[in-house]
Amino acid sequence: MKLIIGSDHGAVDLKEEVKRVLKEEFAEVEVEDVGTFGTESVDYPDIAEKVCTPVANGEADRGIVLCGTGIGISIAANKIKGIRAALCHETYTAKMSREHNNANVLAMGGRTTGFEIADEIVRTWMKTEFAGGRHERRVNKIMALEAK
Ligand SMILES: O=C(CO)[C@H](O)[C@H](O)COP(=O)(O)O
Repeated sequence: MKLIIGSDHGAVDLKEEVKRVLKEEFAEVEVEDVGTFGTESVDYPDIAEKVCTPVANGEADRGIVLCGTGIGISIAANKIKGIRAALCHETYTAKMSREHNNANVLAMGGRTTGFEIADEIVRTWMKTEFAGGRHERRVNKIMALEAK
């Protein structure tokens, strides 16, 4: 599996923490970090595009996007056709976003979510498979909306 991660300046520390968890616990996953790498202010839609375009076109399997709250970058991510980005603050929604929504992008906020909770969210989101069945019909309807 290939995963792309990116954050704006509001979540650089959280990005490093998420990368640590991925490296330690999901060593088989190839992780690409598209930045940002410092505290200089950047615009989160640009980061969303860098992470999500390769996911949408099949060059990567999943993405993780981070900004101060996770809101702006998840909104931007969901504008890209084929992206189902889920903004998660706890593990239940992380689990459901995979099981029911087949989310291919996880969003979190560096100014809203502490490292311990974020770590658990990442573990849960990485481990949970899409349940299919009735949920597949609904995800197909989401994708049909993109074509309208
Ligand atoms: O959370 C965010 C978007 O939803 C951004 O990280 C936040 O808006 C950046 O704010 P600032 O430029 O004041 O650091």
